[in-house]
Amino acid sequence: MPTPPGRLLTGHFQALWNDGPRTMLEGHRDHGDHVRFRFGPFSYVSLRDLEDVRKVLVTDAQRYTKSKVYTALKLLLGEGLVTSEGAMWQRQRKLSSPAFRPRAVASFTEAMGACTRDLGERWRGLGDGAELDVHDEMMRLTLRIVGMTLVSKDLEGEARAFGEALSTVLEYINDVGGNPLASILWIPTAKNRRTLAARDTLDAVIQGIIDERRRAGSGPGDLLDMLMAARDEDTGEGMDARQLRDELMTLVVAGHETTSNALSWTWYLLSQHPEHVQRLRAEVDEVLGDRLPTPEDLAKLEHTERVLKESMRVYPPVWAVEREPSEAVEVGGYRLPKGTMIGISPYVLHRDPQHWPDPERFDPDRFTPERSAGRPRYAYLPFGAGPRVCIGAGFALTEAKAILAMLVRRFDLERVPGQAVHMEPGITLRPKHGLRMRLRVRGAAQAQDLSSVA
Ligand code: HEM
Repeated sequence: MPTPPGRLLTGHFQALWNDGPRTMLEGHRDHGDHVRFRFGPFSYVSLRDLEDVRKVLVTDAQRYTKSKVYTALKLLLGEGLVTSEGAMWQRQRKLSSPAFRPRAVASFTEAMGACTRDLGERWRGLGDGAELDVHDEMMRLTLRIVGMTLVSKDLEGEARAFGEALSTVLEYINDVGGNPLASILWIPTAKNRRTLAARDTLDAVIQGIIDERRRAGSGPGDLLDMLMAARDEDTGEGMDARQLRDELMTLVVAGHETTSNALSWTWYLLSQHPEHVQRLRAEVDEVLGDRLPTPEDLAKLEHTERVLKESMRVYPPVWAVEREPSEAVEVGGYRLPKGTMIGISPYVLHRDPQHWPDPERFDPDRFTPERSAGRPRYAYLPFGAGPRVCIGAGFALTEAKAILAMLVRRFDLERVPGQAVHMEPGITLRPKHGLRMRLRVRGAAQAQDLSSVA
């Protein structure tokens, strides 16, 4: 398989470490649809051919497991839906699915709108010209929404501590990546101690939610109730404490980190494309005005949806998914031994000029029905595909639309001059060092003019 030139011993380790998305993109640009990278003695095979993508993720999915890269994630998520395999995964997926069906997601719209309205009030209180870390703001908002919708708990108080602890643990996970030697947490280095303390903070929040519900006896029929009531069909046993913790941690983490990245990149892109801000506002004014959105409103916000889709094309929050075959397989005419790491990168697929002309250009109209017609199914993959496709895709789109629509109407977010924004690709694709922006409260300037006249 074509292999770009790399270092003699470490191969492409450094290049992938420093900038994985770019390294993979350039590898495919120069070598075609199948590219082999090397980490020392290991191979990492990146696929861009859409037939191969379909085979690995969808039609032959049972021949693959998630790869070693997910091992580090288990430090935080244990054996939850994202990281588990086989019968356990199947059972948990079946059990969690009802909470993500379209009707359930529609019932969350009000809470999503209410949390966004609260954030808007807080922003207004900060005043015109205030400087914000928009990424931090989006993380806190999406965490609060996950809390309110999936476990009926307002995590507002915990949000900052939880967010900080989560950043510490994710930073660690991103650092160790797929390197099993690096994940030796018991060595008492300062970084390891900090990571373990942060994990304890996260555990305490999750355990607190579970204990509170146990004491209450029953809840409002939310996801947590479903998980607690679930019984194994054969043994009649419920989930033990550890399993419940892993599942809840998974949904809380997977359910807000990704969506907040999608929103942060959207604000960043919009700050460079005022014409789309105008179009968004025109649509929101017409459909929504000042009301909290209903599911019917959200269905009408077509340009808003296109902006979000295009933002996830340019900056896919999960920029690569990985698998490894549990037996030798043949892909694209190449034989891959059992255990080969296989990468499928939405970042790469979304920049394939064959399906996305002028791929670096932000152009939400790519997603109009006319221009989408004929585009192959797997050319766009922000939520993955096949049996392990994101369970929360509908939830995420509903939420992101509600948030974007409500905030864009009331605020402008301007880039702070001189701030360079870079990608930080780990398990997710985040803006490195956050995203500092200046808040402009719409109508504030006019209001000030009027008061000076008065
Ligand atoms: C813009 C937001 C989101 C993006 C881009 C995203 C992306 C993804 C992707 C690409 C996968 C597949 C990973 C793989 O195949 O290896 C995935 C899986 C998953 N996502 Fe999301 N996700 C988002 C939001 C959410 C939300 C809101 C939730 C829950 C509330 C969620 C929960 C999960 C879970 C539990 C899985 C594992 C599913 C399984 O393996 O059965 N995600 N997500």
